[in-house]
Amino acid sequence: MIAGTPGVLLVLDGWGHAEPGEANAIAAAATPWLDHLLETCPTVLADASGTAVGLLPGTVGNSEIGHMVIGAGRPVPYDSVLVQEEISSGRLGSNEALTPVLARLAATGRSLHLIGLCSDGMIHADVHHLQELLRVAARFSVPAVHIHAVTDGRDVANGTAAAFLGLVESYAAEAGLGGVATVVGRGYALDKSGDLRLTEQAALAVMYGKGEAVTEVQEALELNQRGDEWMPPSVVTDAAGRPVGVVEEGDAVLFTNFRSDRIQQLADHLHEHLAPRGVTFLSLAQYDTRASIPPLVHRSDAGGGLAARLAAHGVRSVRIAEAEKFEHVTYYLNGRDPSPVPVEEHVKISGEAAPDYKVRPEMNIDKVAEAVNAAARRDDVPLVVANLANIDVVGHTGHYEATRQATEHTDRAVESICRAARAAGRWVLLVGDHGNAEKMLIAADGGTPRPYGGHTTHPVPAVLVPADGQEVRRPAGPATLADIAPSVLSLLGIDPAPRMTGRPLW
Ligand SMILES: O=C(O)[C@H](O)COP(=O)(O)O
Ligand SMILES: [Mn+2]
Ligand SMILES: [Mn+2]
Repeated sequence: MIAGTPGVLLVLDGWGHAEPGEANAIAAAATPWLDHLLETCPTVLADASGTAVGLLPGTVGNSEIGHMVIGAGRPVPYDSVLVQEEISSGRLGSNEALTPVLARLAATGRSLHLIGLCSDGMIHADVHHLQELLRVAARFSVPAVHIHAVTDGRDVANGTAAAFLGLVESYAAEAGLGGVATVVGRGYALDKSGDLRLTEQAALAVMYGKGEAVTEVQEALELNQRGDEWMPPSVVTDAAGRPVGVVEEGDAVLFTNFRSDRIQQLADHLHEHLAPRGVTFLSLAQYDTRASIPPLVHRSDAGGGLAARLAAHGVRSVRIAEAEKFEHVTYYLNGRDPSPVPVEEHVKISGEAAPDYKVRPEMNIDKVAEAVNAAARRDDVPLVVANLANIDVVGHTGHYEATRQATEHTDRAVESICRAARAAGRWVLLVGDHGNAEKMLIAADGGTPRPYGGHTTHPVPAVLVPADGQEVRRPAGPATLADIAPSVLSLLGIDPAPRMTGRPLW
C-alpha cells in the first residue's frame, strides 16, 4: 500500500484559462461545479506551452507533449524542437538518413515525394520545414520533387489553406525545384480513427493520381466545399491530363510531419503498397508505424517518470479515456513506452461513434465517469488516471455552441467523479493538458474574427480537491505541467523520481 492518500488524476483536455469574452466558450458554459472548485480549492495556473513543456518558444501546447510532461515531471524536448535544431545547426544538409537517399535519386534520375501537413500550426508539422528540405534536395541535384500537400483548417483557422499552399509554391520557386502534385484535406490523409476508407482516398491520389484532376492548385481550392480539413483529394495534371507526380519505382517518399499519431496510418498504408515496388521511405521525425521507416531525427527519452515510479513502488493505477485520448493516458503519459506494466490497467471507453462531434458534444463522457468512479471505489488502486476529451475534441470543430455544451457535460462528469472520490476518501487533481476552448475565435491579421478550433499558449488550471480532512498547503506559483507528477507522487506519499525537475505544488 501507500504511505499517503489515494487519488484521481483527471486531465481535462483542452481546458485552458483566459478572461471571459466572446471567444471563450469555457467561460460562457454553465459550470457550477468547476466554478465552485476554482473558488474553494487550492488552485494554480500552470504553463502548458512553449519552452515550459519542451516546445519552441511561443508554441501552442498539444496533447502529446502535455501528457508526456505530466507523466515525466520534467520538460521533454519535443520532436518539433529536435527537427528545428537539426535545421538551425545546419546538420540537415549532412543528415545521415537523408543525404544517401538524395544522392541515389540524383544518380538514378528518380524523384523525391514530400508528404505532410502544410500549415504553421506547429502541432503536427511546420510548413517552413518544407522550405529547408527543398533547399537540401536542390543542393543534391535531385531531378524532381513532388509535394503532396495536406491542408489543415484544424490546428489553424479554416480558410488559410490557400495562403499556405501559396507559401509552398514560393518555396519551390525559391529552391528552383519542386511543385505541388496533389492536395488533400487532413480529414482524409491524417485520419487516426482507423477509417482506412479515408486513408485510401489520400493514398490513391499519391500512388495513382486518382482524384479531382486540376491544372493548378488554385483550382483545387475552388473545388473545396467542406473547408480546409476536408479538401477532396485533388491531382495536378499536365497539359495532356496526366498526373504530374505519382510515386514510381525507385522514387523516395519523405513524410514531413514531425508528429506521428495522425500520419502513421497513411505512412503504413503507402509503405505496404509501395515498399515492395522499390520505393524508399523516410520520415522527418520518429514514427510509431508498423513499418520500420528511418527518421531523420530521433525522439528524446521521456521515460523515468510517474509510471516508472509507481511500478517501482508496486502502486497499481487504472488509466481511463475515450478512444480519442486513450494513447495519451497510457503511451504518452508513460513517456512513449509501449511496454505493458503489470501494475497498470488500461480501460479504453468506446461507445456510439461521433461522426461529427458538434452534434454529439457529450461523446461518451458518462461511460468515462462511470469507469473512473468504479475504479475509485476499489481499495487496491491508489491512483486512477483519466482524460475527459470533450473540451478539446469538440473544440477542434471550431463550433462555439457545441464546445460550450461539451464544457457543460464535462462539468457534470467532474461533479460525479468528485463525489465518488470523496466517498472513497480520495483527492482529485484536475489539470488541463493545453488550452483550446477558451479561444474559439481568431482575428487573422487583425481582420474580422473567424472560428478557431486550435490550441493556445494560455496557462491551464491545476486544481486540487483534497480528500475529507486532508491538510494541503496553497500552491506556490509559478507552476508548469512538470509539477503534476511530483505533486501526485507527494500526495501518494512517494518521493519524486530523480530525473523530475518539477516539484510538488500542494
Ligand atoms: O490531432 C489533432 O486532433 C489536433 O491536431 C491536435 O490535437 P491534440 O494535440 O489535442 O491531439
Ligand atoms: Mn489535448
Ligand atoms: Mn487537440
